[in-house]
Amino acid sequence: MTRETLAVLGAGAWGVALANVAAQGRARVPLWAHEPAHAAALAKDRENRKHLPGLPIAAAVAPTGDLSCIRRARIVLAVVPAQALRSVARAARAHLEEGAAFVICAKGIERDRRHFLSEIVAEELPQARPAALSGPSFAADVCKGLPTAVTVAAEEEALALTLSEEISTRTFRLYRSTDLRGVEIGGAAKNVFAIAAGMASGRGLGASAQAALIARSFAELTRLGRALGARNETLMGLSGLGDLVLSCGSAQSRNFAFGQALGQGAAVKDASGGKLTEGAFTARVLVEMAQAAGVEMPIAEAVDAILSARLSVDAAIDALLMRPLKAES
Ligand SMILES: NC(=O)c1ccc[n+]([C@@H]2O[C@H](COP(=O)([O-])OP(=O)(O)OC[C@H]3O[C@@H](n4cnc5c(N)ncnc54)[C@H](O)[C@@H]3O)[C@@H](O)[C@H]2O)c1
Ligand SMILES: O=P(O)(O)OC[C@H](O)CO
Repeated sequence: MTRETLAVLGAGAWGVALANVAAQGRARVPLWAHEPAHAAALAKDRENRKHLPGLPIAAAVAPTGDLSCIRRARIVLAVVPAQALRSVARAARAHLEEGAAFVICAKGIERDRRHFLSEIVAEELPQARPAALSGPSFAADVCKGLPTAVTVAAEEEALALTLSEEISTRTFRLYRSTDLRGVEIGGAAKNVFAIAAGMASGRGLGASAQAALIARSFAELTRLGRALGARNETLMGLSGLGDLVLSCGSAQSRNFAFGQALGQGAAVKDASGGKLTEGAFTARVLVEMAQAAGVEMPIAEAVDAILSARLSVDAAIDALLMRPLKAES
């Protein structure tokens, strides 16, 4: 079977992992990096030394600094940080083919304009068919060929089906959905809750508290998701509960590790160690969206308050423990 032409925008850990997946069954997969020097280093080293040391880039992957590499692609995977998506989509507009699938693989919400990433695509790339790929998946696991399952969502059912067939491999399995908004909400929110789980771990609150935090985070995610039109099966699925469990339970998650460092006393400005922590960009906008929808999200609010220096980690824990007792919901 000949696979559809595919290109990847963004050459960090996740971009490289997805390009490697897409290279299975394709002769050439362009991989765009926004810094030409980074593209040149990837082409020379055949690995992303900073983000995925020791994990090779597949032979069919062609790193480039030229955005016109997407010209003939019927599928474009957008794997840049969430806050960079608008500028990259705007620059891609002149090159993207009419009717090409534009698959959002970042997890976040646009902070300045309070837009979901699919709304950015609709505004900046009117010729695109938008989709999102999200779920429990660490780039290094995917590069090692370890089994992974994620969701691919598009409002057009036929597109979701095509993408699941075009991107899946034996070890990277895509389940399809038409609940694009539900998938986006899960991916964005889990990063904020992973920071909270990391803080609890860093503060040494114990395994019982960790489990309680995940369950109550899921309650918050479900409340917000339902208010914004997400479906129950999406929130319960790979991109919701699945990714929440992964990211709240492993220091391999950069968001969890960031929270852990905060819990151990690191300053907000130092805690990420220079790594991308999408939850730090999402916390405020998530809380604003929840407030606008009349949804209570005390854990997300606590994370936002800590990151904005309005509360210390200990004061936030006290505030959560002092909340009035209520029925479980
Ligand atoms: N790493 C994972 O395991 C993983 C898994 C699933 C989803 N994601 C999501 O994928 C997205 C990218 O994460 P990552 O892990 O590849 O991050 P990363 O830090 O490894 O790489 C980010 C890349 O984006 C590039 N970049 C930075 N600013 C840019 C800009 N303005 N325009 C274009 N490119 C820019 C950087 O040069 C870097 O190559 C995030 O939203 C993340 O949540 C990551
Ligand atoms: O390292 P994180 O916290 O960005 O998480 C990576 C993936 O989103 C996990 O599914």
